[in-house]
Amino acid sequence: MSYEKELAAAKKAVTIASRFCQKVQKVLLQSDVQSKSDKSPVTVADYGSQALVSYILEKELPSESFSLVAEEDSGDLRNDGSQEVLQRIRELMNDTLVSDGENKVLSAEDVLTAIDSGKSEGGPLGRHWVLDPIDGTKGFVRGDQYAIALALLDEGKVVLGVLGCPNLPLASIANTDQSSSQNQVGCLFYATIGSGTYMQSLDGSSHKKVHVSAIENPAEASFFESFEAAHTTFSLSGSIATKLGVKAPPVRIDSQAKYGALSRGDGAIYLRFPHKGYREKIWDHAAGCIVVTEAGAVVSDAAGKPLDFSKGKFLDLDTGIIVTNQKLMSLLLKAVQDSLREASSPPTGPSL
Ligand SMILES: Nc1ncnc2c1ncn2[C@@H]1O[C@H](COP(=O)(O)OS(=O)(=O)O)[C@@H](OP(=O)(O)O)[C@H]1O
Ligand SMILES: [Mg+2]
Ligand SMILES: [Mg+2]
Ligand SMILES: [Mg+2]
Repeated sequence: MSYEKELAAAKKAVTIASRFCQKVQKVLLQSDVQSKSDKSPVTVADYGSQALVSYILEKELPSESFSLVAEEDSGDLRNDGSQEVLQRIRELMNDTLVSDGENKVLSAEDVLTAIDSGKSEGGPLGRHWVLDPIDGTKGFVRGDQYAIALALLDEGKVVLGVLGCPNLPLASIANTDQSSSQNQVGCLFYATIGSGTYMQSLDGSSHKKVHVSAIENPAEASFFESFEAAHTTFSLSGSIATKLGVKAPPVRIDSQAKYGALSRGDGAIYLRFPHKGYREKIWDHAAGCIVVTEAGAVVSDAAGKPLDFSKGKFLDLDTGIIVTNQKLMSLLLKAVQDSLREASSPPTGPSL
């Protein structure tokens, strides 16, 4: 199965949503940012991006029964107090659709319906699209990195992923040379199962196959982790890096842009250890996982098991997520397990 028409539809949807998010990030107002019931931020761009991707996928793939598992829902937007926010999303979306040559003007109800197409639960049977309309909303609000992450599950396996990273430079972020040709930002990573990973500029002007770093000596590796201390345990990744002899300081960036950057070798390792009690969602990893795996990486939990996307909205995993190339994985896994053991039973001092 080549998933050719699904890939074309997914690239179109993510490209349009990425341009939309770029536009909104430039003019983001305080009133565009709300708080969800779990206190995490959501913006007009999260809702608009989800509605755009869902609208475009359904339009481009009309014959398929459509199932979408996505992060946002329209609950809060249906409150009386949210009418202004809803109108703003509608206007911003219609501006984007017009500039992309679409002639349909969406009503407020069309916007809510498109957002609510994302209510599927996923699972092991059939096909499900998986969407994070803005991954790294905190980064988006700060003006930093974020990603539009879209994947396709087929019988519980990720078979396609597209990752729009509107703020990621086209040149390696490991490269400190800031000459003007390297300042262009906006990347689209995409992969289908068995076919490798490609990166193109968001405007489509350049295109290439990408591969993860081939580094074998961990002392030469650099590692990525979350920007937000609330999303991962810096002390644990620090201890793992020390055991591996990693010399470079951690590279902290928001969102699945980390998977994209890793897929083209900007760094060699990604470490993610959420604090106790947090459950990872499939939309935070599905697209990134296939993008980096098809570029040659291994993605696993702290027990060395691959991620299982067939269990519904949540990933059922042991402690954290680690990613590196095939040569470094066994060393990394050992360092992770040693560090976890030490963290759970810290060495006792000398007895008096
Ligand atoms: N407590 C906690 N622990 C771990 N992860 C959490 C937590 N809270 C939220 N999230 C999810 O993290 C998503 C963003 O992850 P990042 O790796 O981008 O984090 S960071 O922004 O770099 O800090 C973020 O994605 P978005 O909500 O799409 O922005 C969340 O799904
Ligand atoms: Mg969120
Ligand atoms: Mg996310
Ligand atoms: Mg999100």
